[in-house]
Amino acid sequence: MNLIDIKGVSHAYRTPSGPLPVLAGLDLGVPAGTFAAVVGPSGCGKSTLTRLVAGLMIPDTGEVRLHGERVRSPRKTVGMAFQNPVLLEWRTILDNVILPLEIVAPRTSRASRVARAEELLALVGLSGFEGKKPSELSGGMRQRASLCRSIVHKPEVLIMDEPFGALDNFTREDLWQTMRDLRAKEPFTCVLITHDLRESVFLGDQVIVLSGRPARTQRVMPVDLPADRTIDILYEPRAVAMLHDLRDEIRIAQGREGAH
Ligand SMILES: Nc1ncnc2c1ncn2[C@@H]1O[C@H](COP(=O)(O)OP(=O)(O)OP(=O)(O)O)[C@@H](O)[C@H]1O
Repeated sequence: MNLIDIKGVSHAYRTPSGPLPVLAGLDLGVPAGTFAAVVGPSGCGKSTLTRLVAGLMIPDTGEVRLHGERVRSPRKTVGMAFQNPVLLEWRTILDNVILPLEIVAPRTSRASRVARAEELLALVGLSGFEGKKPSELSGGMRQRASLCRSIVHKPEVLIMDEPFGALDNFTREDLWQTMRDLRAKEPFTCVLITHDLRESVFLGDQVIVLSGRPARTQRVMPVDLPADRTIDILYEPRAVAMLHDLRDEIRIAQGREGAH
């Protein structure tokens, strides 16, 4: 069974100038422990999709299910990661990572929270930086710390909305490999919203292409590459073919079929 199941979801925002349809027939199935990368034209409704999965809004029609259970209210068991990691400057990196545990598991001991945070920080290469303040770290390091914070409480689902969008190319590729290593050590289920097709192929087990607004599921592309993939795989013919295919899908989604 899929951990996340979205079927026939349609939604329109009420605006002063009338309803704005954003989703029209969205389907998405994400098996437990896998990554779904969602791509689509700007403004097509990708962030709206994340709000639906997190239970922050209920669609006009269609169903959103987690573990087969209808999502009707905000879920504590969904972790979120965004483009600009909002780390609290008055807390150390360690205490920033611990924060979700203080909220969802207030009865656990400080020692066990520290151990959990230290374990994750070591996995992403931040051992030795636990006592630093966020401003003492580079953008890439802050994003690593923010990743740790988003999974420290072992959420059922991690939603990432353009998490690496603000980073330079090399740092971004480093972070992709960090994600791959994190997944190998502690599997989690993830919906990743991205504008970067290479990122979608590198991190996704499937890539879902949304059509232009109002968005429907235009294409589901399984990514059949080994789990221990390295960046080099993106230059291999099978990955290049997928990237071309996705590029074409995005052109269709933008209504520019045949354009180059
Ligand atoms: N609360 C809201 N009320 C009214 N309109 C909204 C609301 N939230 C989003 N919209 C509109 O709905 C459309 C889809 O927004 P959404 O943020 O989901 O798109 P997106 O695909 O994430 O965009 P981008 O790719 O630019 O990040 C946009 O036109 C946006 O202006």
